[in-house]
Amino acid sequence: MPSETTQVKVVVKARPLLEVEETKGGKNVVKISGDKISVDTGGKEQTFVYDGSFAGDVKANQLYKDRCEPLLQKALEGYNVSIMAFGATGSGKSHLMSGTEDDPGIVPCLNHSLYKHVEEKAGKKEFFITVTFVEILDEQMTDLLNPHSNEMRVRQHPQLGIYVDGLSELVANDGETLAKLYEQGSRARKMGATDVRAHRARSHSIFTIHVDQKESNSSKVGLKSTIQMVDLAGPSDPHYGSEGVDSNSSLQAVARVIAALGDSKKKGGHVPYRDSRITRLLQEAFGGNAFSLMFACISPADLFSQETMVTLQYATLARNIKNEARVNLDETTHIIADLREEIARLRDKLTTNSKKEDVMKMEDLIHDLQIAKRQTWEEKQRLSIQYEEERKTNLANKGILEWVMDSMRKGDKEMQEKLLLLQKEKDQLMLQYKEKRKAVDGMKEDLQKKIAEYSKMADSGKATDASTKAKVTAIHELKELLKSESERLKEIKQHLKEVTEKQRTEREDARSQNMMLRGNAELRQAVEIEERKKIEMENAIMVEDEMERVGREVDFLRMEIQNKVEQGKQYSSEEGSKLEIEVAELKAERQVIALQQQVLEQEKARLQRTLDDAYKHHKEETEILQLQNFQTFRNYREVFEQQKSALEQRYRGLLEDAVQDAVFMSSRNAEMVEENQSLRQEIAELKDRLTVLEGQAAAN
Ligand SMILES: Nc1ncnc2c1ncn2[C@@H]1O[C@H](COP(=O)(O)OP(=O)(O)OP(=O)(O)O)[C@@H](O)[C@H]1O
Repeated sequence: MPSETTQVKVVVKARPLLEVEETKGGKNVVKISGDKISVDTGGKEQTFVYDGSFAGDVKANQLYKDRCEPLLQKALEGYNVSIMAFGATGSGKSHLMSGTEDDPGIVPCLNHSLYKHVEEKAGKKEFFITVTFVEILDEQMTDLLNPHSNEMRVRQHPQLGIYVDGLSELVANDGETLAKLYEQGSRARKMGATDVRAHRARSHSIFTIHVDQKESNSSKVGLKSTIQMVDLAGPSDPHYGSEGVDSNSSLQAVARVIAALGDSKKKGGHVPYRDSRITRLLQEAFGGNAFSLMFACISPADLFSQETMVTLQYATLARNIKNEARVNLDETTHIIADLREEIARLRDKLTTNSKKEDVMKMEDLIHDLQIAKRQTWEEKQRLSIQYEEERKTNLANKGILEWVMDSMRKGDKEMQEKLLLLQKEKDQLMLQYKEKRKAVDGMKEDLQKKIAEYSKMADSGKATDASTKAKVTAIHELKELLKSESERLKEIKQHLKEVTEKQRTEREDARSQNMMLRGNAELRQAVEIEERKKIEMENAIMVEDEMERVGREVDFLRMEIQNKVEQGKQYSSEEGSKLEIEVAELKAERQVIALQQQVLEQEKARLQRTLDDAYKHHKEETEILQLQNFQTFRNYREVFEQQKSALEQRYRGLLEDAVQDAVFMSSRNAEMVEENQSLRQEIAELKDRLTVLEGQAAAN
């Protein structure tokens, strides 16, 4: 089996300085140049070198292409792969792994490439892809795809390596399913958290993609590999609360493993994988059978420099870790045969000499056999359907079903689409409006220029009849054009107003039917804030435009009057007052617009307050509901546990009776065997006697 010695690769990713950090006066203390990264810790600069260092502006897509795509290739060759995001809370791990719609993270990018490969190989190779998603928080494991309360154990299997026994493995036949499962699991992780602060600081998660493959129409042994996508909580932020760097025990366990493998002074000694569940599950990633890449995520802000330094120190050690990755063959059938053989051997041994260790070993072997038997594609498929059914109940029991599953129903989606189309139309109209506005403004300026030229020419006294006529005609034509274009501008504006109004009523309709993004208050608030910002921006542009337009009109009018006066025009008092009224009207219009703007601002502030209140209220209500759900669930569980223990007790009694019966039967059996034997003996003796008697009779 091919194998490769490889080193854990470490890439540092600094997120951008956030707006909120900047407004609080946070400073960027991180400098990146090439693979080097320097951190200014209060005037003292420390420099580190990694396999790559990236600043905040790098897209996850690019990081994926450069650093992760080669690892996916390795996974497709049958090697295990581990991609880890390690860092303090708020350092950008989720952003890197999950990304956003505009900047998809490592997981969506890998998902896309994986299924592209599967499609390309269609007909030549067959793939069977499944996923698991586990969270580890304070040594407690949660099955994020199917949050049941059955016991889960970390075990080691001859074929599976280290795995979580009891974790639901769901089939992902296409990229869409995989993306949905990842997203839903991530939501379950976030929504299921009871202590948000502890959760953010100490929760680790592992999303594993199991890739099984074989050549089509071939009896050749297939390949089996895993791709671990890990969110590894690093040093926590003391600003968030009491969870200081030292109290994160699983982080200490990770640190000890990294140190035991990566620190030259400690190398070669015992590696304490068993100190924590997370280190046990990362045993292959750190020093085992896998190609590993660690993204050390850091914040560039001075406020976080302590966490940054600790993260970088771990990252330095991790870079020294050596792994031995090998191609994993899918030897399910061989393993099942081997296990059966071993079980048979042990059974023989047990019949002659039953030692306690052998009995325990037998139990383990039988369990391994059961697990191995579950590795066939058909069995995995069957179990996956079972888990799919269970998960809805389990999510509902946790009170997070709606939060996790697609909360938007068909009707909601249609409504969303309608709103989206209206928004598109509005965007387009806005663009047209802006272009037309620019054109009209340009024409106005042109006209002013032409009028100025004309008056200059008239002043100079050099004007001929022909030139005067040409200028007057040009001015007239431009005025006509300006008129028609201004009309068009008015029409667009009117249309824009109509669409905005329609959008508003549609939105209100949706809201009154409580259709939009039902169930997910956080998401709804985010969307609403986004929408509000957009509307505000559009309103601001319109108001500014109007102000400018009125201003320009006043200037234009003033200039025309001036020109005419310069040309010796005498305004009659009637004309004068008409003009004055016109100017006054325009000024008043300007004032009205300014007032409108003020009112809008006040309305905005009021709405903001109402919205915040509504959000708070909704959040509280949801939390109460969630707690109630948990309570109901807990009550059910208690009843269930009671019934279970009563059943167990009854079962134990029955078992004891059965054992006693068996003992009695077996002793009775022995007695009967004995009786039987003595009877046989008696019969034999009788027969002998009969023979003797018969002999005697014959002799007589
Ligand atoms: N590359 C980036 N560009 C823009 N914003 C980013 C980037 N990386 C992270 N952020 C922002 O930084 C904040 C923290 O990021 P994120 O939530 O990903 O951190 P985290 O390490 O997953 O935190 P936690 O462990 O607490 O969940 C978020 O507001 C996120 O939007």
